[in-house]
Amino acid sequence: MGEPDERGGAARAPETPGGRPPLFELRDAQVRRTGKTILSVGSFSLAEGESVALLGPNGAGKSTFVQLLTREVLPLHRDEPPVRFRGQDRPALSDIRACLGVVSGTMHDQVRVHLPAADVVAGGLFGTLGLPLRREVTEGHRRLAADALERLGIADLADRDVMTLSTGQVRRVLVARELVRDPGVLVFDEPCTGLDPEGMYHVREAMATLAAEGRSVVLVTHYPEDIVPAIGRVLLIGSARVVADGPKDELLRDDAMTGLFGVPLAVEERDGWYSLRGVYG
Ligand SMILES: Nc1ncnc2c1ncn2[C@@H]1O[C@H](COP(=O)(O)OP(=O)(O)OP(=O)(O)O)[C@@H](O)[C@H]1O
Repeated sequence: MGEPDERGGAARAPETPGGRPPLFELRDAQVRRTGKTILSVGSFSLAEGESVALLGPNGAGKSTFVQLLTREVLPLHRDEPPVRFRGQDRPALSDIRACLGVVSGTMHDQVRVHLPAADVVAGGLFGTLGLPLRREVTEGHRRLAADALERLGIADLADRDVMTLSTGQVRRVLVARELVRDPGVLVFDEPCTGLDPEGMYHVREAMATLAAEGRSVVLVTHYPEDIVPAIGRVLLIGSARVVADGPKDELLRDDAMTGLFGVPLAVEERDGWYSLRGVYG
């Protein structure tokens, strides 16, 4: 696990803290589609408990990067395996999925059934949207779901039909649905897309809490505003490659953001939170 730095962020951890291999490791990983390289990563390693944000413009390769880690996308073959999970080059997919929770806007689109929020959360224990028909749902399962809702500050929504909730509330229910399995790693893929300031506030608050607890949070975003204080490391992804990898106070700067997004931008920081604005005229 990464040692917290003085700002509360997770500093880049040594390669093998306590002799353990990194959680994820990429070496000379390339992904090609329709004859074109859509992502090329020279070297990347994420320690257990370390958090990172992948920041870059549309189409840069951020989701492809995450899908390499989760093995939804495979790199070009090399004699030396380009992707390792906890030191293994051929991990069982079930092992990766067991330690991983993913929250994305795409999942949000699947919430089209009338179910109580608590059932949606408990479904996370079984990999189903609601409670499974052929499995016994115990009091223990229900308690885990109630705890997850409580931790996200939405215990009062437990009995509400998810179809009647606001976008921001559903997003938090989906975070609870991943949290219910107590995964060591949480992937947030553009978690604030489509949310109003209240929804963003709560989703960012949830990310901040989870990262500060020592879980690995892997965040994919277009906006520095999403990079909560507990995420200390940033990868800038542009044009199918990692442009920079380092502490966020070194990378979230006017020149780096202007170069990454290709328009004049200025960064402001306050109490460990960052914001980006356009520079006009
Ligand atoms: N199956 C595919 N075939 C062809 N091109 C693809 C395929 N999948 C992804 N791409 C291209 O690869 C590039 C990287 O895609 P990716 O989704 O990783 O970008 P991203 O940084 O996550 O973008 P966004 O911020 O818009 O979600 C894009 O140009 C995309 O069009």
